[in-house]
Amino acid sequence: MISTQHLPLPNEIQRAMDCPSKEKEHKEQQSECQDGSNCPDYSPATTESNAESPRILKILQKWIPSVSPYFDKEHYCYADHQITIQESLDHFGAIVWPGALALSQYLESNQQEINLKDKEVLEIGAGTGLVSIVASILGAYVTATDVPEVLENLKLNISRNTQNMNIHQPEVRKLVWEEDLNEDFPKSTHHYDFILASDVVYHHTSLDPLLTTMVYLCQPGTVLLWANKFRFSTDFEFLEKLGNILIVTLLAEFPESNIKLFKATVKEN
Ligand SMILES: C[S@@+](CC[C@H](N)C(=O)[O-])C[C@H]1O[C@@H](n2cnc3c(N)ncnc32)[C@H](O)[C@@H]1O
Repeated sequence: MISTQHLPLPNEIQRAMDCPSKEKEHKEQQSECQDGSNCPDYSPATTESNAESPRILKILQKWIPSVSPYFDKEHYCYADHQITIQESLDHFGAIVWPGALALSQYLESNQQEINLKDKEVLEIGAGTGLVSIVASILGAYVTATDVPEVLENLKLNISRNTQNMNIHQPEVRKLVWEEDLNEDFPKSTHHYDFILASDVVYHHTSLDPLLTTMVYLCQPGTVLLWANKFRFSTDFEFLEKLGNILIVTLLAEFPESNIKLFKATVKEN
């Protein structure tokens, strides 16, 4: 059995600034983009509140704090790469959740135990794509999935952070839990080494479809890595149900943030 690790979550701002390969580039970008106007990558959030009026846009550009020219983007650093994530407040899946930080950190810090190099990896409920991007940088063949509403932002983040890199280019696909699994992800041709999931369990009505999906995707040899911030009694009920079907082991805990990371595999007959 793998021993449980107690890990602090990183200070993301410091991690982004410490990122060795990007520190210089980041500083150059900051001076170029100080007023938001010359920044090649500058694109304001497309929410109605600030997309509709050029005047409001102008005010927002002036208001942008000088430490970060991207008021709608977050910077992270994993596996020596700066990762820039575009967020939006209009969907749960367009924000980086704490489970994604925990899972990304775990994958980065435990590359020997969880070797993703050339492995087939599928992420469910990928959201902004941070975990999928980290898995790709660590060498995996990644398929990032989510509901249709989230796919555009997911694709944008994934392509911005992986294109022109010497890695397997990730794929983005629709996967609504429990829907069309046999048609879209037939077991005969879709065997994954790892299924990744972060903060997919919270107070929503699709917990049973999620459980069915996790169990469906876990074939012999598949490892499910699921990081979650535990908030509700239903989160623990979900864990219990999963443990009744798969072998579930606690891999790591992030006590300050109440996040637990589990590994699950199929039971042998
Ligand atoms: C709390 S967010 C977590 C996002 C990301 N994994 C993270 O940790 O930052 C939950 C994610 O699950 C996705 N989701 C919710 N219900 C879903 C469903 N029925 N089928 C597929 N994905 C779903 C949401 O679109 C969202 O991306």
